[in-house]
Amino acid sequence: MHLAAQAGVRYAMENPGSYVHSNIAGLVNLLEVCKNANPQPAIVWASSSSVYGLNNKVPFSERDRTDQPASLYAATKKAGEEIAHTYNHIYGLSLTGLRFFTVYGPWGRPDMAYFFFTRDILKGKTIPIFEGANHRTVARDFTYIDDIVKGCLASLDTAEKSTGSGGKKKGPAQLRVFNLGNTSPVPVTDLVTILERLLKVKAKRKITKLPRNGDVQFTHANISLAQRELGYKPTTDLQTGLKKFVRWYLSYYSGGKKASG
Ligand SMILES: O=C(O)[C@H]1O[C@H](OP(=O)(O)OP(=O)(O)OC[C@H]2O[C@@H](n3ccc(=O)[nH]c3=O)[C@H](O)[C@@H]2O)[C@H](O)[C@@H](O)[C@H]1O
Repeated sequence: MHLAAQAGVRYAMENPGSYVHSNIAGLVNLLEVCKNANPQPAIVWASSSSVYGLNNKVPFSERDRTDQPASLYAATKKAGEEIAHTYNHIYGLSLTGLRFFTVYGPWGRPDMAYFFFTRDILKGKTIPIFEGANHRTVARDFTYIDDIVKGCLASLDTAEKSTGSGGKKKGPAQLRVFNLGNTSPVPVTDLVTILERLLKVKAKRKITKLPRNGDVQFTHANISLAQRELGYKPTTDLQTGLKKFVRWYLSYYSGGKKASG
């Protein structure tokens, strides 16, 4: 399971090299080692919903176009999917890419909106909430970490063996891509309302135009393929997931850094 990456859509404009280094060079390094191994391992790795980019056909299906990335981050994840195709084709590596949709929860990433909104609401700091052109709502298919973990484990359980060894292909191998989302997009303004209720603090909201730095207006996963092939079935709505996150956050940052999970 390969989850190491430079993540985040907006940071790609500040440090583009780190995305090329981790998401492209890092992936190729890993695949080089795997292809030469004997036996070759099967690999499950993290792609991203951001590969759908400017695609506006919703919900996003694995068959939809992914050739219009809106950020360098998305472009490096898309490149990863093409690189996976190459290593599968030439060396018989079994590869599964998982397109994660805005994953959140305890022990999450502090650079993500739900996380720093929580921090800034508690500090009384103003939070910028993006809206699209003509005041259109920005929404995400926020997906809770425990549901994602189940999808990851099911991908590992159903991964077929690689067919090559020692750098030589011996037959066709499995090549898969799955959406792992929640299938229930929620406007970012609703996310903030839920946080306000859970934190019992009113947020200082500043509605701002969606910057042209890679953010897309809307994500929504079609998960029928993952449902069929992996038995993937997310069960956590945003309200329930954020409740668990806030409980963890308050416990983790209340001095002793002891998280109850
Ligand atoms: O699924 C993915 O493919 C990606 O998911 C995540 O990206 P995003 O969906 O963009 O999450 P995140 O930054 O938390 O912004 C959430 C929402 O808040 C809005 N947003 C954000 C910042 C802000 O200041 N204001 C705001 O309204 C913003 O417009 C957005 O609507 C991962 O970071 C990324 O690694 C990748 O895996």
